Order: sequence, then structure tokens, then C-alpha cells
Amino acid sequence: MAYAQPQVLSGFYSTSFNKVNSRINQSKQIQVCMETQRGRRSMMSNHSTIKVPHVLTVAGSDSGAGAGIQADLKACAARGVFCSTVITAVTAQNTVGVQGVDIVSDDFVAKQLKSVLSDMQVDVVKTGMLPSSGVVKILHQCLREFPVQALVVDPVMVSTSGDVLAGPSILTGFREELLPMADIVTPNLKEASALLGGLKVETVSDMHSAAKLLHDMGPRNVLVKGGDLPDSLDAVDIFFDGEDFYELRSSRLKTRNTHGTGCTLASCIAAELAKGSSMLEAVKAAKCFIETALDYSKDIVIGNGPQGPFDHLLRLKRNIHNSWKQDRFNPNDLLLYAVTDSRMNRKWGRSISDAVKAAIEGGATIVQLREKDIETWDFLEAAKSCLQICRYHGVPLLINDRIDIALACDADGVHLGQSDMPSRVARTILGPEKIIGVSCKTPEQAQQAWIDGADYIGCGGIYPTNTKENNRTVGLDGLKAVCLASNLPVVAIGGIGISNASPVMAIDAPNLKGVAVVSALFDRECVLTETRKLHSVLVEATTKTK
Ligand SMILES: Cc1ncc(COP(=O)(O)OP(=O)(O)O)c(N)n1
Ligand SMILES: Cc1ncsc1CCOP(=O)(O)O
Ligand SMILES: [Mg+2]
Repeated sequence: MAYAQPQVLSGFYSTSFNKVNSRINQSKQIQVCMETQRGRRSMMSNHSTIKVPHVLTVAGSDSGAGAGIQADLKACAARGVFCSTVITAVTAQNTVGVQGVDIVSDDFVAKQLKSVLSDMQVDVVKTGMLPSSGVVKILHQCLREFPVQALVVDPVMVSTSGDVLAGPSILTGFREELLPMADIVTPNLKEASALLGGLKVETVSDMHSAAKLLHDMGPRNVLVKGGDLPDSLDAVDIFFDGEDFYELRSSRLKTRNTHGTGCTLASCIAAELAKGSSMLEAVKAAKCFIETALDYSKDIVIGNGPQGPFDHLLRLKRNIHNSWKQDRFNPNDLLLYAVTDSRMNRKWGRSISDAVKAAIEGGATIVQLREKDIETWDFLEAAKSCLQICRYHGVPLLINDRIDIALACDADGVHLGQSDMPSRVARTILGPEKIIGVSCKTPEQAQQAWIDGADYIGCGGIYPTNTKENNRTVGLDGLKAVCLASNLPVVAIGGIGISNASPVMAIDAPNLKGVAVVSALFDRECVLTETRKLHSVLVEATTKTK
């Protein structure tokens, strides 16, 4: 069969937002859409209470928490959407396979559905494991009684380990009852084949045909997932909206941690729809999320079986790599604070990450990326590779000025000046765990830094410097006044090097914890040697003051 030429999409695209129409939302109450302060669309009832986007998942529990209800809950949490649950079966499952299934009775599934749908304003229903045709019937009836904005059907039949989760008896229910009311169905190759009565679905061209045939069964959109395609470099999914085909490509990742990708993808689509995205936007956002989560989780180890879960919230590794960090911030880390400058490193022909590595090997105890003249993309890439080095050595990495970069690479924190983002605002964006440093030249600024929730103060310029233009020098007296005005730990910056670090450290202020340096390390031929020398000066200076 010849179809329209597909549009090839890869990565993350911005397409115009279309309203998601559903055939099952006709009797839904009209609600007022308002722009919130942050510009996000949110639904408000006439009592001015906030209606949050809500997905109901109707699926099986996975004791290993990689797939099923557990994956759905985590995916919705990660996408900022509330998720309620109707459990259709309880599986005893791990990374090896499925050891047992206990099916919840049809009556009790019906009870759960009614409890949620009669009380809570569900926007989107997402289905996963539906173990019997009775459950499909009940769901069909409930959705007629309690219409929702959209229905996402993930036709789960076989687990990733190859265990059967729903028998062939379910197929008629899918074809006759669920697919006709679905806004999207998301089968993998095997599921598409089963729904089409055993039709061969093994190539991208087969996927096009399958998408078209499945669409004829009634769903408004079809996503045939090609993760199991043989000999394919890219992971290709085919999206068909009844008119156009889209090939959604993403590079294939080498990882065992893919258990639950199907459930997660469908839940993310549901979550994005609940937030108001068009179907194509929702699918693209969901694919992008999966790619990011798989990449982040590619080397985590949970369980001994062939297929592990992944980390939906992108946080588990932090705890492993940050296990060195007993407290989220140790003021003694400020002792030798290396601040990068790409102009200097470029001049000496080294990359930012090589410079950072050398500084850490020489004894730097904290690193700040201060990159004033590079593109955002390059900054982010440099930050990611420096972060790997820093995490490996247990050295915190902060980003100068750019909260977006710090968030994007999950750096340990930021350093902000008086004319940068105010630290109290930065704190609300970054949360309580990130380190925030603030530049202060006066006692008033130092007091304010504490009030605003900063973790440390950078005070300078102590001596004249060529690194920062038009920077007023405060001298050792200015440093002392700032130290006395606040209990926050202080690091001195500006014109400091091997020759003058000792008098800085000798001022009588217990909260002066170290020196921050740019040119003394990075405008030198050998960063490692210079850092080592400065490190021994500082160690000597601190032992003298003790
Ligand atoms: C440790 C430390 N202290 C002070 C500064 C200066 O920050 P700021 O005043 O924002 O100036 P720029 O570095 O952004 O030019 C710093 N970067 N680090
Ligand atoms: C960023 C900054 N803030 C105050 S002085 C300064 C520059 C420090 O650079 P150097 O260590 O080369 O004097
Ligand atoms: Mg700044």
C-alpha cells in the first residue's frame, strides 16, 4: 500500500499546539483556562482553587517498580502531573522476569474506577495491563459514564522479559471496545501484530501499514513503537494521525535498563495531554523524556537480571556520586577555589575540562565554571564533562551566573554577583540542596546574603586584577569587614596568587575559609604545578593560623 511521504522527526521539535479533541469528552464540564504567574496553563474552578492536571492509570502493579503502575506514577510525577491508580493485577516481578500474577477481580477493578472517576476530575485515562476482557468491558462502561478528555491505550500483552500479561481473549475487547474510543494506541511490534491478527510487522514499511490498519479500528492516533526492530541503528517509531505519518527517530542507547519504557512513554503522553499539549507534541515530549531518562540511567545497576529499571526522576546517581558529601556543603571546600576562564585556557591551548582536571589534581577543593564568552551549548557540554571529573574526585562544581546551565547539568550550585539573579530567587529555583555563593563587597551585602539563603560569600577584589574589568578593590580591610558582618563562610578573590595568599589567610577572621583564583592557575603554562604550589601555601597558612 502506498502512503503519504512520512515526515521525519528526531530529537525535540516545537510544533504548534492543536487542541486535543476527544470523542469521549462531550459531556465534560467547561472550565476556565487562565494564565498563572509563571505563564503555565492551569485550570481553575470558579472557587479559585487550582485544578491540577490529572492522569488516571489503569494497569498492573510491578513489584520491581520498573514498569506498570509504579512506572506510571513516577513518569507522571516527573512530568508534574497528578496520577491516580486503578490496579488490575499484582505481579511478582523483578529484573529477571515475572514470577507470578494475581489478577484483581472485575468487580474490584470496577469499584476502584468508580471511586476515582466519580470523585476526582481526571483529565486523561491511560491503560496498561488489562488482564481480562471483563476489565475492558468495565472500563468501556465507566468511561461512558464518566467521560474524560483523552484515552491513551498502551496495549500491554507481553512483558519485556517475554512473559504473557494478557491472553488472546483480550484482543476482541481491544478491537471492539477500547480502540474505537482511544485517542492514541501505542503498540510495540508484537502488540501491533497481535492486534492485527498476526500480521507480520517487522520493518519500517510494515509499521506504516500496521499504523494505517490500526487507525482503521478507530483510535484517532497510532504510535507503532519500533524499539524491537532488528538491525536498526536508530530507534524508529511511526506516528500516524489519520492523515500524516511521522517517523520519530532517536539514537539507540546501549543499556540494559529499559524495563518500563512502554508504560513510561504512554504515561508521559497522557501527562502531556493532561497539561494541554497536542497529540504530536505530547508524543515528542514523551520520547524526549524517555531518551533523557535512559541516557541518565544507562549505567545504574538495580537487580541481577537482564533488564533493569531506569531512573524516572534523574536523581539516583546523585546519591551514589555525592556520597562523599556528608553535608550538602562543607565550608572547608572553599580552601582552594579554582575559577575557570575560557579566554586564558584557549590562550594556553587547553580545553576547559583539561584545565579543571589539572586544577583538581593539583589540589583545588572546589571549582567554578566562569565562562563569559562561550555559547550556551558549549557551556553546557563543558559543564557536563567537568561535572563528571568533579564528581569522580568528590569536588563540588559551581556555575558562574547561569542558573539554567547549573540546572541543566545538575551542577552542585551557582555563584552569583550583586547584579545577577538575586540569591533568594535563585534559592526558590534551585531548591534547598544546591550551593549558592554571592559576591559581597560591603558588610550590608554580607548581611543580606545570609538573609537571602546564600551558603557562602565571595569577597573581592582583594588586590587589583586584570581578570575582571572595572572591579573595585576592597583590600584586606574590606575583606575583614565583610567577614565580621556575617557568619557565612567567606572566600577571598581578586589578584590573589602564590606570592600574596598568606597575608590574606592571616587576617583574623575564623569564617575566612580560603581563596578563589583565576589567573594564578589558568593564565599559566602548567595548571597542575601552579595549583600544587598554591595548595601548599594555603595548607601552611591555615596551619599557622590554627
Ligand atoms: C568565588 C567568587 N567570588 C566572586 C565572584 C565574582 O562574581 P560576580 O560579582 O558575579 O562577577 P563575575 O564573576 O560574574 O564577573 C566569583 N565569580 N566567584
Ligand atoms: C571574578 C572576580 N571577582 C572579583 S575579582 C575577580 C577576578 C579574579 O581573577 P584573578 O584571580 O585572576 O584576579
Ligand atoms: Mg556574576
